[in-house]
Amino acid sequence: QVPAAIYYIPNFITEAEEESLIQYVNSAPIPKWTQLSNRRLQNWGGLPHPKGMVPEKIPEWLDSFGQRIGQLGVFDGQMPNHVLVNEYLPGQGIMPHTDGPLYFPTVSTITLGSHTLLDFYTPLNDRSSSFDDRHFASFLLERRSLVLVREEMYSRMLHGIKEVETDTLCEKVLNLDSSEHSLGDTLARNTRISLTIRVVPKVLKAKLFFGKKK
Ligand SMILES: O=C(O)CCC(=O)C(=O)O
Ligand SMILES: [Fe+2]
Repeated sequence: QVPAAIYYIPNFITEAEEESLIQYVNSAPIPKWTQLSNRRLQNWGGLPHPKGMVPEKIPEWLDSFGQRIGQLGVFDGQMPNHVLVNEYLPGQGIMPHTDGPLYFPTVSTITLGSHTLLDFYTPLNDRSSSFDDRHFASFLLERRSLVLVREEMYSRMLHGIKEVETDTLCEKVLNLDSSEHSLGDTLARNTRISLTIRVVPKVLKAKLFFGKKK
């Protein structure tokens, strides 16, 4: 029902894996978090840059999930080298945007702790400028699920998460059949952590280590 392509896989990870991932995310040192106005985030793997990313090692607790997804072949055989961890409290979200050209045009996202609705918008055109008019589809991301956003849905359409505390499932939510919920349900949000796992194709040499190795 939408342009290519969205894949939604419920229960991609187990409850034990979810719990362990949440604990690792929450035990990162405070300076690892960047506080934005409506979410906070951890950046792993290096800072993507037009001239190339200086790669940094992704810790094993996180990288193992990236490897699992990469081995499915979703990045054309490449292994992911970048993860953004986002944390949203109920009422927080992210403005409609595209992820831009620094990434391979597939993003994979594991959802922890709470569901959310990921909303999609057509690009700005002459007929309409309001986000309400441009909102053409949503996907219910349940905890422990994996979602892949690729091709036109990645490159041309915008995605965002509304800043609300509850979600009522309407006709725009296109994956209710593969979820545990039904049309008309109202779901209260909890704290959600998303792992957005990507490939940054342009990479520079790893950071050199100066000084004595212990
Ligand atoms: O939290 C999410 O699922 C979406 C995050 C997102 O769009 C981004 O980090 O670019
Ligand atoms: Fe995004």
